[in-house]
Amino acid sequence: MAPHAEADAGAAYGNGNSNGTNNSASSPSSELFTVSSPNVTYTDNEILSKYTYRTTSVTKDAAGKYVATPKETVYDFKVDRKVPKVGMMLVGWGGNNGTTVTAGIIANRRGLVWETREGPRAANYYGSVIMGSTMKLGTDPVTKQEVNIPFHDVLPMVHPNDLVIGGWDISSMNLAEAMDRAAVLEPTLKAQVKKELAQMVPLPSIYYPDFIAANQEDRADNLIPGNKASMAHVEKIRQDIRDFKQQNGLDKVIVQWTANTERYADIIPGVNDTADNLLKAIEQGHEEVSPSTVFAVACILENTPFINGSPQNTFVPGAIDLASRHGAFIGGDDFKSGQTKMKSALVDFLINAGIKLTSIASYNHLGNNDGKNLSSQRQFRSKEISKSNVVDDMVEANSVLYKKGEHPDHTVVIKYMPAVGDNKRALDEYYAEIFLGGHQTISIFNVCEDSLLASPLIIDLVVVAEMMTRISWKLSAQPDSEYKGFHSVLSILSYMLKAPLTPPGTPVVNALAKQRGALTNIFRACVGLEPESDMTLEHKLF
Ligand SMILES: NC(=O)c1ccc[n+]([C@@H]2O[C@H](COP(=O)([O-])OP(=O)(O)OC[C@H]3O[C@@H](n4cnc5c(N)ncnc54)[C@H](O)[C@@H]3O)[C@@H](O)[C@H]2O)c1
Ligand SMILES: O=P([O-])([O-])O[C@@H]1[C@@H](O)[C@H](O)[C@@H](O)[C@H](O)[C@@H]1O
Repeated sequence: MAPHAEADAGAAYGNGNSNGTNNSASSPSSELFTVSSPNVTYTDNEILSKYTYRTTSVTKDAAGKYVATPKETVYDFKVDRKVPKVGMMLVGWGGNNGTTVTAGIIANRRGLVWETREGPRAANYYGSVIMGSTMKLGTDPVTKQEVNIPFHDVLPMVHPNDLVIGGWDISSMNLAEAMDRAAVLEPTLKAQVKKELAQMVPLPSIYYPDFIAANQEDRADNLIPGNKASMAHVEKIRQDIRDFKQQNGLDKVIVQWTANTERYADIIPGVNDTADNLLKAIEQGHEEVSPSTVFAVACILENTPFINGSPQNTFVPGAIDLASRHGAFIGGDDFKSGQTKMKSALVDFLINAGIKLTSIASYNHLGNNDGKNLSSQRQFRSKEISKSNVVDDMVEANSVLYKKGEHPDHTVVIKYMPAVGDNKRALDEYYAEIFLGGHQTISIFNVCEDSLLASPLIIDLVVVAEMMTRISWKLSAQPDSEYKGFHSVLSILSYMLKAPLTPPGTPVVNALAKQRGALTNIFRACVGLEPESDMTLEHKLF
């Protein structure tokens, strides 16, 4: 079949039905709980809540002493309860992550079971914080026990089984052949999804050779003509999104970049520093505009959320400016799947335990195509940056251990070793000073099956980003004002990302527990619930 047969180009999957065996139905009527409060109102289509946000403002008095002043801001939140029909379009759909997440959603929707050497395995969403974890709803007043609910049930979120999937790739391989090329999944599982995946053919994509490793060229046989940015490329991608939406009867689409890591783009005044300059640079075919930035611009102009799962600086200042101008959602960067996820939890624990981390050595080798692309220095540099900055906030927050500007030694090494395929080996050493001149040395050997760790994050990013399109807010003190969306830069996604993109001028939080807390408590606030507190005073004051 012609690789781009119209009927198959970006062929979709999914029939809007979440009757998978391992997951709850997604219709609003299946909502697990209601909040009984004068501050929360349910209508057929909306959840309306009045939420008091309590913070502490810290200033310094004339003597240089801190003054902490409790503050309260009351917000009105509105949640659209209608779960829409959602499409997920992946850039790099034919890659290890793209094929794995597609096969995984099919397996879950059909409730597949397959034989392995360790016996039968059933489809699941392990590794997804939304589908695989819970949150504390509250406490049973009689039994005094915590009541925990599936994270997915705190708000009416889309169910991943219902996602309609499509996307682009510079490789023309259909998803079944690409799944074989990826060598991630068990043959007994592949055999059960092969037929569907064979019908899925990535749409042609844009390819500007200078942005990814030269060793990727042999894959590039599925191209939109033109090897540098143009408005024609922007418009073609926008049309692809509109066509996908129309062909599949979708209410909305979320686009994610899970294509190769690009080199960083130089930030050039007059080229990509403002929205207008970036649009002009694209019109003029400026060499410094990357494929990922072209996709971001196309999605922003199409008001389609765009998430960057790779470490390059897709969101040049002009792209952020454009997103803000259009009120379009963007998020990134770089899925946080294994070695760095562990680091962002372990460093948080050590430093908050008062242990002075003095060096972190992070080495890994892997043998997949991502590793092959990263074997090129300029692409590795993008990854080195995202993997290195993840401890900055935790170090800067502890002035007891670290003087201003002081930080642990930190090195990141990535080597390409084809033999291990997608099963990355991460070796880390954490070296710390402890009491009275002692040392603690923590050595970790962590085999990360990279695509099986990243695929659930792709799902979480889509589900959360889509949920954010159905949440709006206004200040209670301005009852006549219009509800509006969160800031265009979705920093709420940071738990899934190594180098969280935040609204300009706002701090970056990398500590994993804080990131999860932000996601949990913002969603709780949208149904009028207080932040999760571990104070449990009810168990201490009686
Ligand atoms: N654990 C993980 O797998 C993990 C974690 C963090 C980040 N990432 C990032 O996710 C990305 C994908 O990882 P992967 O293992 O799936 O890599 P992969 O190389 O298997 O897949 C990338 C795909 O993108 C395609 N591609 C390249 N340029 C393209 C373009 N301009 N348009 C469309 N398609 C294009 C390639 O043909 C390939 O099929 C990489 O950037 C990687 O660094 C992966
Ligand atoms: O998320 P994480 O395991 O820290 O980082 C991973 C790196 O260790 C790996 O080398 C790279 O190929 C993956 O894309 C991913 O970025």
